[in-house]
Amino acid sequence: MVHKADLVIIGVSVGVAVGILIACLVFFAIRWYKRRANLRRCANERSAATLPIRVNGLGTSVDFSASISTTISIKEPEHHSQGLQHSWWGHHSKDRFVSASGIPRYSHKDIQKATQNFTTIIGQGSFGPVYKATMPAGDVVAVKVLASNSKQGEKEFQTEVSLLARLHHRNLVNLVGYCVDKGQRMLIYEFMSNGSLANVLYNEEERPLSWEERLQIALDISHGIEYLHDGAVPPVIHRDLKSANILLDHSMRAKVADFGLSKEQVVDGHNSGLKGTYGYIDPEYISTSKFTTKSDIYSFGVILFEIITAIHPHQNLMEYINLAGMSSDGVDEILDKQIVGTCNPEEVRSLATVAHRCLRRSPKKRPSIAEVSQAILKIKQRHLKKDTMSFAGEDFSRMLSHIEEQQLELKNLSTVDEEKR
Ligand SMILES: Nc1ncnc2c1ncn2[C@@H]1O[C@H](COP(=O)(O)OP(=O)(O)OP(=O)(O)O)[C@@H](O)[C@H]1O
Repeated sequence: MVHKADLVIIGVSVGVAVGILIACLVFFAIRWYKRRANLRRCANERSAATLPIRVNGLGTSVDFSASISTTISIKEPEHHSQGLQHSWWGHHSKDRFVSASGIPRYSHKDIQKATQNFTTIIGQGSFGPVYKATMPAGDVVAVKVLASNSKQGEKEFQTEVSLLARLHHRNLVNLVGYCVDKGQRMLIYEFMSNGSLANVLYNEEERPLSWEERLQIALDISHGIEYLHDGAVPPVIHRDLKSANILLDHSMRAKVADFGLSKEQVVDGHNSGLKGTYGYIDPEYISTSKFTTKSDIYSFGVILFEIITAIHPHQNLMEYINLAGMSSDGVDEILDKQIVGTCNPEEVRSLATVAHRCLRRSPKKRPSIAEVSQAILKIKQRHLKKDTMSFAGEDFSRMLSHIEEQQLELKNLSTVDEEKR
């Protein structure tokens, strides 16, 4: 005979066991569901990274703004600015995660906080305002808020972010994060404390750049473009090289900005179908609509002349260049007044020769960016050699006068000695 109490114990035990079983089932079901959701998200991101991206007519270079679709492979970055990314990532936020490209994504709230509610504006470009932002770890960055009227979808935007994030070079303004939230898209870049080359050249309140700084800036830009044309796989054509897109860091070293973001030129309120900025656009591109790496070389030629003359392309720079091109030392006439007498005219003429080659009408006759880099490097090396030679000369003359002084002192001593005897 089974006791009533035993029945109760058995009933309770079975009830507890069934309860535990159900709890376990629910727990594993939730875990399975979460893992599946995670896998699906990763798969989505991975497929976004290989989504059709647009390449130009050559079929080799990345052009973030043309319209033919294809899938291409991207080489891993040479060196990530990981320090920055890690410190940001270290500050855990449930809104933020590292996307497939390895670049942190931020929430609107994160950026709102970092920009003190979007009050720290530092510039305004055609894409929208740019803000200075201090991230939780103390990293200072620049946040470019893109106009919200774009028809580009979120996935497409993330694909472009993945592509931009894979381009890393010390002469490029590197992308260090992004935000796509609340209908807004933002790109987060390393902060360049000395602003744009255009501002330094044309703002009278700025200290004029020395010749040495100008040579270094020219070489830095050249190396940045060289990475885009020859180092990146597939090659990247900038399409909007101009002094406003060259940014300077705390020690006046230059980096190329805005690669992959070129926009259409608006002429008389209408889209012209041309990408780039008036004054820098390759005339051959205007007539053929074919944009190649040599079109970037043309724009770089204009920038080189800006560095030499501090004349903006919108202030008849081309006319001055043509006048200067009439004689071998013509550039002396258009050299920036602020550096006249402080630089070697031979070096200025050599840089002007390089710039002239970049501006040749026929793209084929323009040098490649590797050739330009080599030529500028040679001028810089010559400059440094001359500096050391003149320093050596200075040292030598100082030594001579020292010897003369010593001889005079000895002579005086000997005459005193003779007088004593
Ligand atoms: N990474 C950065 N660090 C510091 N300042 C920046 C940075 N990026 C942009 N800026 C500032 O914001 C300004 C606007 O930049 P943006 O790239 O949006 O426009 P732009 O290149 O001047 O013009 P456009 O958009 O017509 O090409 C720059 O001139 C510069 O002063």
